Amino acid sequence: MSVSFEGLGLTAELADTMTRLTQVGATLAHMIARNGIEGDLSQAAGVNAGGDGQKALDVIADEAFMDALRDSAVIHYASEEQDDVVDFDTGSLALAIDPLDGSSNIDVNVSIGTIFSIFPAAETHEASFLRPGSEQIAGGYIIFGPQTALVVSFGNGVHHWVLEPGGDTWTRVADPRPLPQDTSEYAINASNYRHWPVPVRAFIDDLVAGAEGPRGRNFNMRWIASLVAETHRIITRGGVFLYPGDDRDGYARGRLRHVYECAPIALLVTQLGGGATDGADQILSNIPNRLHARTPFVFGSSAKVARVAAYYDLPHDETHALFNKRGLFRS
Ligand SMILES: O=P(O)(O)OC[C@H]1O[C@](O)(COP(=O)(O)O)[C@@H](O)[C@@H]1O
Ligand SMILES: [Mg+2]
Ligand SMILES: [Mg+2]
Repeated sequence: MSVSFEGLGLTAELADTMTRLTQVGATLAHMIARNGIEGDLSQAAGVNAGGDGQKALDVIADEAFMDALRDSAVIHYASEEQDDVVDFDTGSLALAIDPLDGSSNIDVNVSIGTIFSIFPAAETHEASFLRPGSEQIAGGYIIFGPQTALVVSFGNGVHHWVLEPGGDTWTRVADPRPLPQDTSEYAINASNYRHWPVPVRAFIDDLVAGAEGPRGRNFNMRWIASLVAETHRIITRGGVFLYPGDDRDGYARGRLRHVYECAPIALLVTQLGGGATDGADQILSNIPNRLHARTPFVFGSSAKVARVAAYYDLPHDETHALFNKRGLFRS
């Protein structure tokens, strides 16, 4: 196994924790590549803390990360797949993880990932995790796709490693470039259109109207249903992602979890000069009220994220008026 974090100013504890994450990442990458040859990683396996159905790989990944971190510098381990924080014996770090993101894509051979967030540990579970994401000392993801890659920020830029196919060597490649300020590509699950709040509908209507609409140009849409894959695309070529709250049962605050999904992605994107909000407020400044709290999430190219906030800022009757008077937000 080889990976190097040299030159990035990491403490020995953080470098060791990152090394363990990459070890599990390599193991999972090989397992995922063999899906179907030995067993079915997408088999139903139970229900997690958030009420989501778990797949076999959700549980395997959670157990693999937990085992690998048990005797590490991590003392508090919080996972999407566990109701409560798990305490290890000693350590100075608190780690929150979405062990397997994009579970609905396991069986269809589309990119999935692992998202992680690391804080200095505090006295209590609440103090370790219910805090602003700006206090993260590391946040990032491993993507399992045509390439397995690690993308992480330690608070000073964003760095990128690629796993040798079939091996366990991670090679550092060029850091991602700053996000383009504007973009012509957006990502949202449009099947929920009728459930969205008015500002989101107005924003998307204007994009869909394309060259004939108020924006006077065409936009492209992507929806992979893997937050990690969506983030990797946006980090690579720009774009804006929205998972707003909506009026379906249980979706008032959207679908994505603040602590182990949105905060680490927000760290990456803002380090690259992009924006990350809940529609209005900065994700990195918001404080979640519980470990599995959801949050509406808008991130990506800064001009687009600001534009979404501008739609939210309008008084309700004016947003409605936008449906008739599109000139207001012409770019
Ligand atoms: O199926 P939907 O509603 O489009 O939601 C897709 C979103 O849900 C997620 O799959 C949630 O993550 P998990 O797979 O870790 O539960 C995101 O990766 C993705 O952005
Ligand atoms: Mg997820
Ligand atoms: Mg998950």
